[in-house]
Amino acid sequence: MTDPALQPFVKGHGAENDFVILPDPDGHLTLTPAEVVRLCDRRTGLGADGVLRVVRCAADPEAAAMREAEWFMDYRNADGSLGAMCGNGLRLLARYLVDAGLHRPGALLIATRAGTRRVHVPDHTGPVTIDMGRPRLSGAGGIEVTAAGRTWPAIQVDMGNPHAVVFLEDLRLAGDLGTAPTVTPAAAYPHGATVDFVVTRGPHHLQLRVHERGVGETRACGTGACAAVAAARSHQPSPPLAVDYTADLPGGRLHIVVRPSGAMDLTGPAVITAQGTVSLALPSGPGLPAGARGQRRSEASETDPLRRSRAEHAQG
Ligand SMILES: N[C@H](CCC[C@H](N)C(=O)O)C(=O)O
Repeated sequence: MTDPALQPFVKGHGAENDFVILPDPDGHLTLTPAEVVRLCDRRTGLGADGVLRVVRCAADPEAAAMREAEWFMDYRNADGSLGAMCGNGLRLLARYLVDAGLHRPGALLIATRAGTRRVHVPDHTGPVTIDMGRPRLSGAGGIEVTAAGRTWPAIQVDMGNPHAVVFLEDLRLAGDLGTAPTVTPAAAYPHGATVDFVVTRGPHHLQLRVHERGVGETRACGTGACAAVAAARSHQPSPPLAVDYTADLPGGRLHIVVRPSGAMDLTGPAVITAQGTVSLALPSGPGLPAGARGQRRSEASETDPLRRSRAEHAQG
């Protein structure tokens, strides 16, 4: 008897920030936090930094109002929490839509919890570009990040998801990032933060390590690279426009162009590595801690703090 929980999947990465894509065009899949945690587990699941459920906007209550796009990226972090926006993941999702014949190469509009993003997929192998929109800097002072027993001032940047950007002399000073850095005041990030540790290698060349909210240290972070460029430019009285920044991360190189409007174009790899079917059934019994089955998506969406911040986002 075939497993009724068998679900087609596609696996891939953007600069080694890896994701499981779950095609769900008609919105039949109810994905619980526990199922996401299991899928992302690098021993008992497929292993990934996150899950991207891809569904037609018209078939998902969260995206039904985003009529300008056909597809919605329902992004989940490895800890099962909802994610608003993911630069590396969105490039990979666009690559999947083109490769699967669900969209022709060229420009695509894809809906996310942080709004609709325009993605350009030139072909089936080359780099993919996303219009990431404009970074929002809070200008609030007094933000600090503590890691490996050291504390640094940080710059608060919103790329549709929250970032705290720290500039330091040597990326090794951040320690092993096995535990999440502490960001203070906590009130500045009511739903948590991704922390970007940055070293300047040249006027338009940054090197980063990133500890992601809901994941841990990842090999790359697209929104993090953009946040780092925005923070670096905030140090300059009149930063140049239409200039190409290079961001080097452990998993690869990303390019960011700041357009005259201040919006950023993020370009980088999007590589599909596998496809198949995966069982979403969770094992019962002693191996699973009590209550770990998580909430149904509808419950999780009501209680997940990101949903509230998404509503705040929607208000601009
Ligand atoms: N890897 C993503 C960022 C994920 C941030 C996410 N973990 C959050 O909760 O905001 C990227 O490439 O932009």
